[in-house]
Amino acid sequence: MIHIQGVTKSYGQGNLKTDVLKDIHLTVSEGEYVAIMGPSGSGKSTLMNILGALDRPTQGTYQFQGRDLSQMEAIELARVRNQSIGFIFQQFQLLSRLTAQKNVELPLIYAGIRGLKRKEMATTALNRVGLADRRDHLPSELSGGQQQRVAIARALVNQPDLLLADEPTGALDQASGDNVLDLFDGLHQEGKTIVMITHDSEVAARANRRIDILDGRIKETSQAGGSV
Ligand SMILES: Nc1ncnc2c1ncn2[C@@H]1O[C@H](COP(=O)(O)OP(=O)(O)OP(=O)(O)O)[C@@H](O)[C@H]1O
Repeated sequence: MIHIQGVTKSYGQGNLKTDVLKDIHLTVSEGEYVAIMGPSGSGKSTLMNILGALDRPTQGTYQFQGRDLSQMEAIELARVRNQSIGFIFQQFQLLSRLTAQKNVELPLIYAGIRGLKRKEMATTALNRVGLADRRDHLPSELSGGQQQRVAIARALVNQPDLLLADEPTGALDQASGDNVLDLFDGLHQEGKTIVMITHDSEVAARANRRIDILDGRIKETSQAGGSV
């Protein structure tokens, strides 16, 4: 599904040029559950932005589902994101004035899905994360763990092929974090491809495969049940 070859990402020019990612090679197959670990500033978010079609590499190629995203125009990248990738963030990124239901419906509005169908799809996604009974609540009326589950429902509602999660448990207490990771386990068992950034090795251990990134370079660690 993901095939990254020789990817470098640089910022600045001339003397100020910094290579944040350095000659990255990475393949992720459909159905894998991968954790990307690394210290602050190592390049995790930069790699995530490229994986999520939010940014393009300076050099190298990124093939996603057989299509080369490294040369794609911004408008096409946006289409790939909308149709094929679900994003989950540390701080949930829900819109505070919209109910859980409306937050989950947002990606469907962008995708042009209307009326009853949109409502049904959002309800199914909220059911999947166990929050159908909270659909009319605002984010401020939900706990952090519940807000993250709404965000997961929003990420799932388009039935994306890839879920990208950036520190999904970073703002949660242990129990709510475990709950989110249990949800990921279930999604993985259903065949969803998941790539998760974390700096917590216990969280990373929940994935099947762990990739360490240090100073812009990848080092892969074998994990029980995982593939190298
Ligand atoms: N737009 C930018 N312009 C210049 N430098 C940048 C830019 N974005 C990121 N960087 C630099 O790239 C390096 C890697 O940043 P990145 O955010 O990918 O790290 P990270 O591993 O996600 O860190 P954290 O865990 O703290 O979020 C950092 O040194 C950062 O300062």
